[in-house]
Amino acid sequence: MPWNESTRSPRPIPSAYLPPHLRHQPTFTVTIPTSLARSSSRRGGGGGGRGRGRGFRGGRAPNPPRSYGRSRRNFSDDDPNPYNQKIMPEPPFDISEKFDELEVIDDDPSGVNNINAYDETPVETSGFDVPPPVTSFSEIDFCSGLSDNIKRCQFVKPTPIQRYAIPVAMAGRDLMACAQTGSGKTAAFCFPIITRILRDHHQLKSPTKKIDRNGGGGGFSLKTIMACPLALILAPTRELSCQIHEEAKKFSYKTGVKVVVAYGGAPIVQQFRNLEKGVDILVATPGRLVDMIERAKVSLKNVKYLALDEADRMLDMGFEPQVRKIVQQMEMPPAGVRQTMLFSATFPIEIQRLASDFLSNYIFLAAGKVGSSTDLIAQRVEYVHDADKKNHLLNLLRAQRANGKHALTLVFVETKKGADALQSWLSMKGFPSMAIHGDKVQMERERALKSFRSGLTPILVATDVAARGLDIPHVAHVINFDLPRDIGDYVHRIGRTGRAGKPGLATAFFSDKNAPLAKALVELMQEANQEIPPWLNEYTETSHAYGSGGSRSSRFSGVKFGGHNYRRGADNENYDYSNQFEDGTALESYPSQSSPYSSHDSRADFPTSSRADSFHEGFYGHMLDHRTVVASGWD
Ligand SMILES: Nc1ncnc2c1ncn2[C@@H]1O[C@H](COP(=O)(O)OP(=O)(O)OP(=O)(O)O)[C@@H](O)[C@H]1O
Repeated sequence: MPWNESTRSPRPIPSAYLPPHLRHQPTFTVTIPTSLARSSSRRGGGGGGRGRGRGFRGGRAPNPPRSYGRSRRNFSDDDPNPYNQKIMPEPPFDISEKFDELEVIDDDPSGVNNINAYDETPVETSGFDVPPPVTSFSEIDFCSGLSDNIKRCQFVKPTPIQRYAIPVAMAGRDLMACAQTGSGKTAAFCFPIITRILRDHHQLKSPTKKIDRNGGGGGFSLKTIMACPLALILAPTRELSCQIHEEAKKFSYKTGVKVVVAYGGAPIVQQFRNLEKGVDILVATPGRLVDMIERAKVSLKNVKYLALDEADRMLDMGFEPQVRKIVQQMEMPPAGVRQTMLFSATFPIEIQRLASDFLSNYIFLAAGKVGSSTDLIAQRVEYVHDADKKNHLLNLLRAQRANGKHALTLVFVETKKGADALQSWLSMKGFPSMAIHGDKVQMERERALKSFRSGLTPILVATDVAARGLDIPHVAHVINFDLPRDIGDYVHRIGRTGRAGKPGLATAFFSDKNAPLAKALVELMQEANQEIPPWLNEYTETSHAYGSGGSRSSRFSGVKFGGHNYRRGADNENYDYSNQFEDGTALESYPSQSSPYSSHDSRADFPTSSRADSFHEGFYGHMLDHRTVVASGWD
């Protein structure tokens, strides 16, 4: 069962749940709010997409169940109203997150996304005959079912990437799209796919055309019981696949479009059963998909729409062979016949070049600067010796709790073992936490995310498995306990906060071993109008331009993220690509890990200039004060 599928069930939550590891610790008390009713009503009972307050306002008054699930009825795959029949107003999507058990710091009392925050984002386009952008959803010829669902989600207007990408995708063009974390890329590829499938369905229903039940119209082949989806969405992690699946189901609610998910770590037989009920859109992780294809349970021969979310990760070393196999060697129609859409917040130049293998006459879009982070996230970098990190973290968490509330805090560490160790230590110290990483069984991963999402366990210690794509409402603070080696990973990690136009806070613990990242970090922070601690600037002198210390995950980890379209300037396929950075330095030449800097003081080096700051100055004022003392463990 996918982790967020369980959120559908109306199982009651114990009113004073304590994680098992905390049950015998008298020092830790969970704050049971007296404001339970206030908390629920404040969210309007129809929280909408993953708790961001996008209930279906208007229509019948909702009466949400006391669960943090969405109603199974709302998301039935066996919808009785196929192919875009007239839809009567329905109750809201009941997918509000519940924070009834804890008082959490809520950055969003209104519950409404602040998409206007992206209004000033510049969008760069390249390619031939780029379809013009729209300014509203009503300008786009969606089917009425999808339009109703967009309203239900309370998406009042499109984000910049949606304004540009949706018309391109609706015109059937291939697309490489880059936009900041949390700015609505999922809808940008889901809306066109759903619309175009509905149009396909209409054509197939027409009396002049005969449905080829062996795969001519999506669904599955009767002869072979082989699922033949019309659209394939690939994502790098199980959790992200589940999330996209939930989103796509929400968008295709009552349209008749069937969305199925396939991912590893969960029983394959159940997933086969889901596929046998019919599938138009298959959301999958590459490994499980290859397995299913090799067992002849899925055929890609009918795929007309292919989307790669986190496309740079999918084409990175870890996934590229599998993705190449899926796209080029498993019967999928070739580029030019199918439509291909690649989306990510980061697109290193070399990955852009590689990606063009999968595309035909594509349009490139960049909302904001490629690989940049949003200035909605206030970024702090603090120098902390490795030996002091745990205490430093504890102090930050204590400071956050100073007003009696918990902030949802995501703590990134480098290793799985490190995640477990830090989580146990935090629990021992009385901080309700769970860990998520690749060595956990899927049920544990799901439980950890669910518990974090709900606010029951407001601290999640994670490896990069949680770095990309996850849209968890109300994450107030991302702490890079261990900085990643790759600046792209940093962008994705901090992007778990400051989403959908809301402000967020990210704190990084920097030590000498992170020196290779300094230059890229400084550039990124400058682009996002963050104030750079002077001591960090000094590290850049020995830090590689745009680089990182080399990454386990990225063969192109040193390639500049802050660039643009690799076709820029040439705007054609004949560009002479040398194996170089834009500044002319060769790939893979990283600086020494050692650093001459050993006696800096981070005190008082805190940014004040980003637009997220006014929020955080008030919200985390206690933390700002705190930061003036916590990083003082210097020689
Ligand atoms: N037009 C819109 N109006 C209001 N909210 C929106 C709109 N589009 C998307 N959202 C919401 O914004 C949030 C972030 O969207 P999404 O997860 O698609 O971002 P993303 O760009 O894919 O992020 P990431 O790069 O981290 O994967 C979601 O909660 C989504 O429901």
